Amino acid sequence: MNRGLTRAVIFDLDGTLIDSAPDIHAAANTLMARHGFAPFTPSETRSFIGSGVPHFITCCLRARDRAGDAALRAQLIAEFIELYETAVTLTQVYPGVPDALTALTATPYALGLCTNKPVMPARAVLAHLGLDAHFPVVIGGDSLTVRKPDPAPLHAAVAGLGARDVVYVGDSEVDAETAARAGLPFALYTQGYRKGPVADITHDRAFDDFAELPGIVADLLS
Ligand SMILES: O=C(O)COP(=O)(O)O
Ligand SMILES: [Mg+2]
Repeated sequence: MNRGLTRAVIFDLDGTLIDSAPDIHAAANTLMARHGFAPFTPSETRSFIGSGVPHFITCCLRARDRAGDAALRAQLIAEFIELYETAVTLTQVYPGVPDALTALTATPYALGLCTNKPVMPARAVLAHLGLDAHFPVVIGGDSLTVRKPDPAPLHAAVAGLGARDVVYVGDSEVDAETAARAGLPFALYTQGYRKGPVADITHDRAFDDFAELPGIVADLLS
């Protein structure tokens, strides 16, 4: 257990540790078919990920000209969350992630998770992939009344770990803004679901291979 360490690394989940877009895509298209809407392409689905389930469903409905239907939106949010909890079989861990987590834990740093994915599906996919033991603290998109880019979930993850010197690691514009608003250094994983070029995203370090991460964290916390 990592509690008691003052140095920590906190991770985003979707597009950072795991390529979960195929499962999210399948769940979205199950939902679309159920309600008589045309399916989305994988890249359309990927472009909807990063700001949590309510935003994801808003994007789905906007793409089908039904964004104004509040009752349908509420219904789809509830149904999507239910589908989400078993949507784990198509998800893959990005290359080098297990070794990087093991190396960081051994350093030792405390590890935490701060994602906009709801906590139940986040925990389900972490357990399915055998990564759950690394993360004593998991803050999800439904843990607080606000979600990223509000800094409060990241502050909650830091407080949960009892850490003082922290790096946040994420893949998106939302994560960069969250880290900046929380006043924490940010390492950008470039192989996830960002919307624009790396140069347009504020970051302290960028990396495309998890083998680089332990060195980056050591630099940022030195
Ligand atoms: O659920 C989402 O939209 C994104 O999740 P993330 O914060 O782990 O990238
Ligand atoms: Mg992400």
